[in-house]
Amino acid sequence: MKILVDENMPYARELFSRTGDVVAVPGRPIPQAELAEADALMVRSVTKVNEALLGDKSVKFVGTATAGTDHIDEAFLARAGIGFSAAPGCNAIAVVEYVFSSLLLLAERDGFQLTDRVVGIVGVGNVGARLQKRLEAWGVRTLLCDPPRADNGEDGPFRRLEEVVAKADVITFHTPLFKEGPYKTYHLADETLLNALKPNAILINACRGPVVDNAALLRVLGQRDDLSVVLDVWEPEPDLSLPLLEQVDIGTAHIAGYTLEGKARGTTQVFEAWSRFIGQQQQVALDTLLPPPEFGRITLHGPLDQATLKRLVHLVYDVRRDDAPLRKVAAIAGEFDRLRKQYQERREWSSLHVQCDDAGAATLLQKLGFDAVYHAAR
Ligand SMILES: NC(=O)C1=CN([C@@H]2O[C@H](COP(=O)(O)OP(=O)(O)OC[C@H]3O[C@@H](n4cnc5c(N)ncnc54)[C@H](O)[C@@H]3O)[C@@H](O)[C@H]2O)C=CC1
Ligand SMILES: O=C(O)C(=O)[C@H](O)COP(=O)(O)O
Repeated sequence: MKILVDENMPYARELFSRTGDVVAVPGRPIPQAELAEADALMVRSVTKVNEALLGDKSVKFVGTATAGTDHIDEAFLARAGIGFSAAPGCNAIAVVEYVFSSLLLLAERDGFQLTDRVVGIVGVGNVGARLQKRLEAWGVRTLLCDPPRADNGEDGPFRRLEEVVAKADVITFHTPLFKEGPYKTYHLADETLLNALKPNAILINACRGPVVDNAALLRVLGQRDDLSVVLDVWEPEPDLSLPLLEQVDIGTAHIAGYTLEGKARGTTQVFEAWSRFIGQQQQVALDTLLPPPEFGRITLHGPLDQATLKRLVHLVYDVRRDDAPLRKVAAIAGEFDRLRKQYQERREWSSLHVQCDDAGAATLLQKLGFDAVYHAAR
């Protein structure tokens, strides 16, 4: 069995070679010659999987080690009888931690407490729901917008987008990219929405570039210097708008989901789906793959305030480490993808063991996702 895997998929060779011969290939573009005899194809978001790619090929299964699936023509795969699996939720924690790092940075720069701000979350799925939970644990009020879940009768409470825009100090997008249909998200943040943002609002897009109309955003930023903007995703990628990058407060190369844990979960989820597909079901425990984290443990004295939380968060991941390199190389062809391919290891907050002598701090840090314990001071 020949299994093609994207070269940017940690642990893929190790896992998939249990079931066949593995060939690692670049994802943008996939070398046509390698596809010829392939039985399975494991991709990331940069590979468009459709009839043009696979129509005349022998591939019987496609896996994408990603949460988003807008790069996959699922209708074609179903028509062609090709098995398919994505990796829902694999990197949701990473995106939440990216958003927190960005908010803590802006809060320090502009001198505000997150607890004095209302955060609107648009798209309350794997990312949005985890973000809500952690923000509320920290005492931040959230407003939720998720029309598909609202129409399904699920508990929110869910609000209309217009209400969220009118009331939220921060609006953060975590929807799939739907180009059409009843829940279309293409240019959900259009010029009208952007102009309606509250004074001094913060806009965050860490889902898909075209959910925010980037040309409109650039125009609006030309007229509104009160807004702060965090963009991890761009319209288009990899050839993002350089003038827009100059205007945004934080700009990164579509890496919000790039913790080692998030990527490894993506690989294990599609591997498990593939193993089921071929009738050789296998399960993989993540901790058998991951190396020990860079920072083992730390002691925290006293209660937890925002400045201390920021220091802890940024011990594990500080979004500035991804903003600066993008600004340096964005104008050079190929560098957006190179930054992503040669991504420096990043871990989740759970990799940091925090020993607290304040019980409240320990409980709060646990709720926020750190590996925290309480030990009374002697
Ligand atoms: N920047 C990055 O590295 C990453 C980006 N993503 C992107 O973020 C998206 C969200 O990720 P997850 O939360 O894991 O996906 P998910 O599928 O678990 O959640 C998406 C939520 O959006 C809601 N939704 C759909 N249409 C909507 C609309 N018109 N308005 C408001 N809400 C709507 C859905 O009902 C669902 O609850 C993914 O589809 C992917 O495109 C995901 C992971 C990493
Ligand atoms: O999971 C998703 O959806 C994402 O956006 C991924 O984090 C993007 O990473 P690549 O698949 O482009 O490496």
